[in-house]
Amino acid sequence: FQPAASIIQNKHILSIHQETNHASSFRLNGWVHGSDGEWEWEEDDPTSAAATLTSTLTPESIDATATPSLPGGSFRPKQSLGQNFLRDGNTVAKIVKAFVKDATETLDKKNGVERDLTQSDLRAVELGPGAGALTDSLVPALGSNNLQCIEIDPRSVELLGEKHPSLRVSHLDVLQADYPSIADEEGGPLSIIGNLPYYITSQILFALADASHTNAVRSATVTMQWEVGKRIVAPTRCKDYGILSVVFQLYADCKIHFKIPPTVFYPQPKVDSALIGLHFLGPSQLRRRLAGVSPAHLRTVVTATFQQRRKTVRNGLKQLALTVYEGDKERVQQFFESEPLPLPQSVQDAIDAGDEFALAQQLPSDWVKKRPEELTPGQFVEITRLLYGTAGAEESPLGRKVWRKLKHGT
Ligand SMILES: C[S@@+](CC[C@H](N)C(=O)[O-])C[C@H]1O[C@@H](n2cnc3c(N)ncnc32)[C@H](O)[C@@H]1O
Repeated sequence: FQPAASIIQNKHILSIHQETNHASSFRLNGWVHGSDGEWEWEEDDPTSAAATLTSTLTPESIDATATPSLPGGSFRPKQSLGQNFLRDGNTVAKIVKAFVKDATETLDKKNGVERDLTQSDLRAVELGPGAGALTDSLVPALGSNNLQCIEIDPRSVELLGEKHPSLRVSHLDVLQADYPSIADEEGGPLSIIGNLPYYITSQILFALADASHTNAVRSATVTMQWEVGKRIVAPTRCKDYGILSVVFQLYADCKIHFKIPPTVFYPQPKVDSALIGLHFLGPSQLRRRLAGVSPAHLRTVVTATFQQRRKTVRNGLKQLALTVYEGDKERVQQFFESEPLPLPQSVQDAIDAGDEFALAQQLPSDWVKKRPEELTPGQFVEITRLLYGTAGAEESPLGRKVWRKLKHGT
């Protein structure tokens, strides 16, 4: 472990950074080489990027400032905007630490094992900052240059402008956010943080999945209703398994960081919440998992089957297959009698390397008799490949608006 003096020195670097807003450099060596040859994240290594960036963020240190001070009378929470403000310093600290960890872990996995990491590598975007419960801790930890916020409530935009004059706060509906453009402007993939407005959680998440098609988003550390969080990580054959599970287990490494009780919010929601961490795979690894299938076709298949989740795949897909084969019942019959396709070489290679996703990709021969919750995300890819083929999809763009509802945005 790092001697106390150098930890203090790192804090010193952080404080210099806050004053000058110049990117400072940190060794990212929170990863350790295990005896089995695998690289692992060393949780408590105080020299790690996550530890360094959050070293000033103890629950005690932010407790006094984390509670949103809503200016009396003029900032009444609006239920219509999903405004449940965080009012507990301990929860704020845990969320911010989980965010920095998600963002830096993804960086490290993608870019090699040990390298210099600067705060500007994070390119943080906070969705729905509200009165600034998270923002007030993010600004000193990251530097206001490395954070921007998107908020629909003009009262919040004004309040944050007063509290953090150099922070960029866009007055915008988050469903209109153009992540690829923001990533272009910032010079690389974004790391998302937010205590989300729950009424549009899945639309926000689907928009992030779309943004990962162009590598515009690398991680998301976001709160949501506990029930929604459970659906994202649900395994097959579980009642929570559904479209959210298929999409996010295909697109990202997903985890529940922790459960959040209603008592830490003002006003208190009626349900528990979860902090979810998503590490998006990015286009090249996603393409391998998709085995040449277009995300738009996959969406059609997944939606058709889960709309009738009690039915077998044959019954769930009958109508769609008739449409695809232009009413040719013989072709439809042939489709339902198809043997699973051999997996492409890239998936075979992943199987050989022990990749869990690929290991569960092969369709069983009785796939038509399965119910949707029995099929893994990879098996949905395989059914899509049987129905639509891959006709050039290997090279075509993955798409800008596939999973999100089309009515949002232009
Ligand atoms: C659950 S509150 C979180 C506020 C603050 N981050 C906190 O933790 O206390 C959700 C925030 O999202 C904002 N919001 C709601 N709908 C939005 C939308 N469509 N676009 C952008 N922000 C939105 C709300 O105004 C609110 O500030």
